[in-house]
Amino acid sequence: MAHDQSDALNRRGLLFILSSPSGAGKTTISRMLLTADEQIKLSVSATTRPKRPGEIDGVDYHFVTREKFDEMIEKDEFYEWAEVFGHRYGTPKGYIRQGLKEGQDFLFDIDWQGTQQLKQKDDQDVVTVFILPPSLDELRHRLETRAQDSEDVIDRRMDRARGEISHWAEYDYVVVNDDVDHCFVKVREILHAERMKRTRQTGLIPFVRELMA
Ligand SMILES: Nc1ncnc2c1ncn2[C@@H]1O[C@H](COP(=O)(O)OP(=O)(O)OP(=O)(O)O)[C@@H](O)[C@H]1O
Ligand SMILES: Nc1nc2c(ncn2[C@@H]2O[C@H](COP(=O)(O)O)[C@@H](O)[C@H]2O)c(=O)[nH]1
Repeated sequence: MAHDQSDALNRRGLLFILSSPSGAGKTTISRMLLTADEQIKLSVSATTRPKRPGEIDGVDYHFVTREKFDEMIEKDEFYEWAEVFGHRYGTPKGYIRQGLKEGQDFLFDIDWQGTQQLKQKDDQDVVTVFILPPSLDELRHRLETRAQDSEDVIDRRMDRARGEISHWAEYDYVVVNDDVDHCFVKVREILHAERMKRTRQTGLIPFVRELMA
């Protein structure tokens, strides 16, 4: 079981989901959270999309062929999967399943389709956060300055952004990523507050148990 900072309470692991239109900053915020918070681990997705410069296989994604991905679908090895920008992305079960049993918190950088699937499977332990860019112009600017996609791919990401944003109301929390440090603090506060929710506690420390007896 996971413990809060004071080690006073026991609780189940959280599935903490960050979604946003491509380029709004969820990878940036995810990395900040993973660096700052030792209690949460990244759920590393499998994808058929090519590796970007600087990405590491097994750290950012498990980069697999389309054949391998389809084999994993057939073997029921995904919690969820979706097709995004012509490539397949999915959350492998193995690693997550064991961790959740042990009370480990997991961070998911997945789209609205994956979020809906995870919520259907485990609504109780899923916490969803939608990150919005301050404007569509700024979103395009970020995709351009990231300089990892062609103009054509950026156009497709911008087209898809409108559809992605239309799902914002399905999320528990919405945060605008204007200043990245402010956005990070807000997301971290959500995580901390969610960990302390009474409904997540599975055990009481001895003196409270005695008081209640
Ligand atoms: N608040 C911010 N202000 C300015 N630039 C930002 C901000 N947040 C992130 N960025 C930059 O915007 C670009 C896109 O960010 P990032 O890759 O984190 O987006 P993403 O939502 O994960 O995109 P994708 O879904 O395509 O992976 C990066 O170059 C990042 O450094
Ligand atoms: N449903 C899922 N969506 C995922 C998963 N991993 C990533 N994603 C989403 O795909 C897009 C594009 O990501 P990029 O890294 O190629 O820019 C983005 O919205 C991710 O959140 C997953 O396992 N399942």
